[in-house]
Amino acid sequence: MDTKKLVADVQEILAANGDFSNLSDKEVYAPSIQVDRKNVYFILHEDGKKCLVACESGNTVGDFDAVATEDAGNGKTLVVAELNQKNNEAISSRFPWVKPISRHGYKYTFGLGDRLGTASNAHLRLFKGRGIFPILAQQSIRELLLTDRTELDVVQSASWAVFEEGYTTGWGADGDHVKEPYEVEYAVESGCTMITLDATKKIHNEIADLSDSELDAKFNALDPEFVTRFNNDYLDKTFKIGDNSEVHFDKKDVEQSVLIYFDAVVYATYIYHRFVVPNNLDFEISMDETIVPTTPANHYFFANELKNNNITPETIAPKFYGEFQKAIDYIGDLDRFEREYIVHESIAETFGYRLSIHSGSDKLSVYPIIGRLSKKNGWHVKTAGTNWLEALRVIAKEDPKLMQEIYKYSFDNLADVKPFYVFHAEQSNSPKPETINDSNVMSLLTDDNPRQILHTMYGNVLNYQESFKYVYRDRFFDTLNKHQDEYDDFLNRHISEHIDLLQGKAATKEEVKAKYEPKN
Ligand SMILES: O=C(O)[C@@H](O)[C@H](O)[C@H](O)C(=O)CO
Repeated sequence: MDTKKLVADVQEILAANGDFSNLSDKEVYAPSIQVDRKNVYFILHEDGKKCLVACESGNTVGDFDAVATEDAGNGKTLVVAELNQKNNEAISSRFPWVKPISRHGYKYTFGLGDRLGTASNAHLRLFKGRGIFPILAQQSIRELLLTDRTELDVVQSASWAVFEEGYTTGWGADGDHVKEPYEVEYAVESGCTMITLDATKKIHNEIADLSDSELDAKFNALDPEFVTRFNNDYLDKTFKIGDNSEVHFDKKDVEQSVLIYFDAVVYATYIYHRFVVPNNLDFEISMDETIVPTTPANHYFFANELKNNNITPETIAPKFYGEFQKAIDYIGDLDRFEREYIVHESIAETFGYRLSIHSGSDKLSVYPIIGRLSKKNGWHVKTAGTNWLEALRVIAKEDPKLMQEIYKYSFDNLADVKPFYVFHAEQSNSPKPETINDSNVMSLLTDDNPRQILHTMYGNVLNYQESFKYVYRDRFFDTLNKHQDEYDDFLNRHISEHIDLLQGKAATKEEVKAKYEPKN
């Protein structure tokens, strides 16, 4: 590391008066440059590695955990520092926008779960100026378990990308699909500003299978105060919501809503007072992974009971009609989806929050509908696995043999991931590995069933070892890192398909596919 050259870089930056377009040292990553009076900070790309360079007065530079230092004259010291947590604390104390913030007040927000920690730079370059607030750090506890990463890893890699790209307009960090208090606390302590409380364990789907008489008996076995209050508040009542929607509660609606969802209301209220308020968290409540769809009556009941407890979440993720399976487009009747979405959107607007769309990767058919119907109130869309699949697209293109090995392993061990995700792909309805070769390997990224297999087997692939050595991980990252620019391009193309439809810049899935699909 030539620290004297870096001192010269600093002098050139100070002399450039903000025009960093033609610096002599091309290893200085220009979008990262920050000049604060006579202090200079930037990310250096050297030999495939990144480090932070800071040059400021000697009596403050000690905040940084330096691997090299150099006297820069005039009482200033230059330090070279690793992109670690201590240096993230130091740089974010100088530039607060390096830390995540809440989505509150933002109309359009987008979750960009990055399972690898290498996608955020591309995401930020795409989102600059798009009017969409990026939730860069978004990993569920499930994803952390499967990728052997920590929540801090996720928040830190996103935060450093924010500094590196000079993204000063705000970003979020979502502790996604947290279920237990200890998971919420872990997310908060790792720096998350948002939590997605997964209420699945408190949503009693089995109630939906009860006969009318069993349902009635179970409901009337509740404390009389509850039976009276719920019947008085909801039974045979019709609630007008928005300009052209209404929700009616017949007896079954009341009894199912109470017995399926009220436990989740109580739990969400507990989490709200124990964690959300004290930490000023941005609060999402998800029910998208329950078995039964959230009817408009269920949704209205849930929102109204939260309101009775003076709780307004930032977003709620109902389980919509149809299927939002991993890695593939929406499955269901679009006309019915639209009819029900109108009511869900009216409920969200009435109670002051936005709808959140989980498993948002590749759901291109519903984005024109969501973009149009949620244009006034806004939306939150969550993607994650699609970023992993774009990484595999790089592998398929640059190392087809490795891609074929990864697919075979994923295909052969698919049963391992079935407990974690719901999806249609099976060995019986997917291409046999022996039919995949260099000439058709890209079809693994375009055909639905292999996409689902590859989308969900990410953790198993990344962590599979033989004789104490990773079988795929090192070759995977070596190839991906060598082709980061290609990965960035594939990511931007794919996420552009989503946001162009959501923002009404395109009308159909076919239009964006024709415009963006990578031309191999
Ligand atoms: O795979 C996961 O656990 C997450 O990506 C989770 O599904 C997330 O909430 C999501 O919906 C992103 O598409």
